[in-house]
Amino acid sequence: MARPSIKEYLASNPGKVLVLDGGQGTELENRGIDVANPVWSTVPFISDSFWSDQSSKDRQIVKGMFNDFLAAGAEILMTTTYQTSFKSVSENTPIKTVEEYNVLLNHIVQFSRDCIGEEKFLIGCIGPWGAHVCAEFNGDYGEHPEKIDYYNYFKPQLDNFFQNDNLDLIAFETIPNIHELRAILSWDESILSKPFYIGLSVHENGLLRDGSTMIDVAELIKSIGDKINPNLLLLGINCVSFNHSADIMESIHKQLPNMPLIAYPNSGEVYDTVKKIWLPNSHPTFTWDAVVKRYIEAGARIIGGCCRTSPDDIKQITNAVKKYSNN
Ligand SMILES: C[S+](C)CC[C@H](N)C(=O)O
Ligand SMILES: N[C@@H](CCS)C(=O)O
Ligand SMILES: [Zn+2]
Repeated sequence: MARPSIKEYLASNPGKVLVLDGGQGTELENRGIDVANPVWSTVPFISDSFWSDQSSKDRQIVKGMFNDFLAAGAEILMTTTYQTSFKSVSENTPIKTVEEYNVLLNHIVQFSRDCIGEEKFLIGCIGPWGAHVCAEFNGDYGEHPEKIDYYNYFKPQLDNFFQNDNLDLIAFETIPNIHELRAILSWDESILSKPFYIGLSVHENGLLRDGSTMIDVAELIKSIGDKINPNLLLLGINCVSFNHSADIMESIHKQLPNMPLIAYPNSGEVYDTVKKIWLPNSHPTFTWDAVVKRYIEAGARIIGGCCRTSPDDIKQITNAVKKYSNN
């Protein structure tokens, strides 16, 4: 294999900060794909022509997105599988069986690998349970979030991703609820059998979207002690407001000073979950240069962008990472 294991790579290059790609779903939307759909950015992959017609427009758009993130300096990129859980796919597309679902995931992962080549790291992206009910920005998991069977929800995607050698790292992204976090952290190496990270969905006020504090999050992790799954490589934040992201990273670092972190905020715009559009919010107060410096000082090992960040943002992140890390 052209790539080292990401775990060994991060351990043996302690000064290295990897540049991640940007917001894929929103970038596809910018390029003309209508993702206002129950499976969101999975939508181009559902059509047969994406796979049968090499010149399909959507195929060129997805390829173009990967090319532009690579040209901007991304060294680790994601599969566009945020809302590709078996539940979302089987309830909203013609794909109904686990066999058909596995074919879809295998195709998407192989296509993504082909787009980025063998040298770059590839992350298998998994959105939170709340993605299928649009609860990733309010953390509202109903009356009994502790009773949700998170494992069964994730299992088909996990089973597929954990056996696919094209994937170097698995992402549990935009996790807004502490019960879901607790569930993921309870799964040992027999379930999460290769490197993974957890990206938390944190409000501008610094609380997990369900109202839990970063102290609660840290206490949860500390309570697991040395029983923590050794495949948990990083904890961090994604799709949080750009303006607040450095403060949030610093608060996590303060609570968990030895935890390697990951940060990829959104643009600061706010998602309207009904109309599935992004609404203006605060304008960026800082530059990427300023926030990347603070992320690195807070222990970030992977930095990129989430929704509404583009290849131009990644270019700025690349420049700042060069400036402030010992790459
Ligand atoms: C990260 S959000 C923009 C993903 C889309 C959302 N779960 C939806 O279904 O509209
Ligand atoms: N990895 C996903 C995150 C959505 S919050 C994307 O970039 O579209
Ligand atoms: Zn996002």
